[in-house]
Amino acid sequence: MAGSEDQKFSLLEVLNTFKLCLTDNKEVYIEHYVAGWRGLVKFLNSLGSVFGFISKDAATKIQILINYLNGENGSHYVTAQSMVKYELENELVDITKRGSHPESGCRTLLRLHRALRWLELFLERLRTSTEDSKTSVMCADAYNESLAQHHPWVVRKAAGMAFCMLPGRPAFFEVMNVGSPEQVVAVLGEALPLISEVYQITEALYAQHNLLDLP
Ligand SMILES: CCCCCCCC/C=C\CCCCCCCC(=O)N[C@@H](COP(=O)(O)O)[C@H](O)/C=C/CCCCCCCCCCCCC
Repeated sequence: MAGSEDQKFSLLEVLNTFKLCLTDNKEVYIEHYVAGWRGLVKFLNSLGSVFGFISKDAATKIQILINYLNGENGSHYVTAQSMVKYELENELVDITKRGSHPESGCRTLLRLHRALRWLELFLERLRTSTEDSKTSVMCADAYNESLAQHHPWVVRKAAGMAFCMLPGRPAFFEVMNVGSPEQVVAVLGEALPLISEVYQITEALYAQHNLLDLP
């Protein structure tokens, strides 16, 4: 299960990262957004290799954004808002079908953004769950309500099989490294509004520019 010490997941750490995500004027910092996802991928890795195909896809997308951020045009990738403006103004986004910009920042962030909705729904289910609730069912329900509609059959099938391998609620809470189940619930209650706000702001940005269906 758990990897080396520096790979240990801390829900509080991830929460703090999402706290840093918004600028004073409510733009989304890409640096902190991807750092939040990095923390979550760490958690996913600690659950075992059956989730490898999911964490690999997330890690690839995180790395694409980090490369933009650290690249020569990095100043345009500080926030999601500046990235959208820059990529659209410079025609760096494939809008209707995949073409010469298959890994634009906009489409890459959109994939993680959709996954953030899954996360929000899953965490809300976890927060309100009871001791005998099944993590696999909560995860699948959250997935079917969000990400699944963007995935082909084969991905949905593989994801569904992976969900069945999730540990039960007590073990799941343990890996979160927060403390008692009551403490986990409290931390989730604190984290959810932050995650939700970041999601809503990004959703509004993409909707405003008609980017919600990028190929
Ligand atoms: C607070 C702790 C509790 C929650 C911890 C959650 C940890 C989750 C960590 C990472 C989640 C992975 C995010 C996956 C991003 C998927 C992006 C995506 O949709 N990619 C697909 C489309 O990409 P393109 O082909 O267009 O480039 C791609 O096809 C996906 C492939 C992999 C399958 C993705 C299945 C996603 C299931 C999400 C649930 C993860 C289950 C985690 C269980 C705790």
